[in-house]
Amino acid sequence: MSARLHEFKDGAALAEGLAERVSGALADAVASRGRASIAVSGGSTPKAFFKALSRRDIDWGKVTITLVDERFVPADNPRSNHLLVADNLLQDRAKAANILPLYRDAGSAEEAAKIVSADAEALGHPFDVVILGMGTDGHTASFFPGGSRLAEAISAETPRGVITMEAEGAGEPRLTFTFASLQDARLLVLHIEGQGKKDVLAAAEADGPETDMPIRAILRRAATPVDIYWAP
Ligand SMILES: O=C1O[C@H](COP(=O)(O)O)[C@@H](O)[C@H](O)[C@H]1O
Repeated sequence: MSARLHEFKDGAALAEGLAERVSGALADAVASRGRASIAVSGGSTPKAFFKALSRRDIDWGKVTITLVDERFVPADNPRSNHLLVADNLLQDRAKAANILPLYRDAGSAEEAAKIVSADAEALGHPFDVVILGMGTDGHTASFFPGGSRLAEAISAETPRGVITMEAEGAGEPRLTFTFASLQDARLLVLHIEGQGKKDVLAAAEADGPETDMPIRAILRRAATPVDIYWAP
């Protein structure tokens, strides 16, 4: 599936451009279906975009925000993706949004995954918006090279929902939405910044196994063409 590249002069311009696009998609979803859903990534890249999006004037009370993936850590842990979203996106006008957390105090990551998968059904599908990031190892969501359940996570046969993942270099056990849940979002964005990530993207666009660079599963097989947002 072909991807479209949107280039910006810097991260600030990208944050505003992406916030404009995403807020438009969320507003359209609310106008057509009365509600909207968005799954966002964690990591270091999305902070400025989250702040820009939080200021947009849309009907946030009808929007549910969830995470593409999460570490199995409580929301007050500095490594929590939920904490990043709470501090940067659930602010300003977006304070009125609903949040569906992936972490649950459920005794195990497996148990948390079952609970979240059931809760996520209530959002309906597909997601209106999915914002993916990408690590320099070619991972996206928690689809890590060498991940304990990578084949299952990126298989088109694996149902929608959240599964667990462990991988060297991932730190804590992870929770991640499956490929099936993410690939058909009405708006599917890959947000990357810096020349290093652009080089990784070029490598991912070349031939090679998806298991070496799991972002390939999205670039090659997503039902929705990927919009790539990049700034130096
Ligand atoms: O582990 C993760 O990393 C990726 C990329 O993060 P970045 O710091 O390089 O922007 C992120 O997309 C994913 O959600 C996160 O859990």
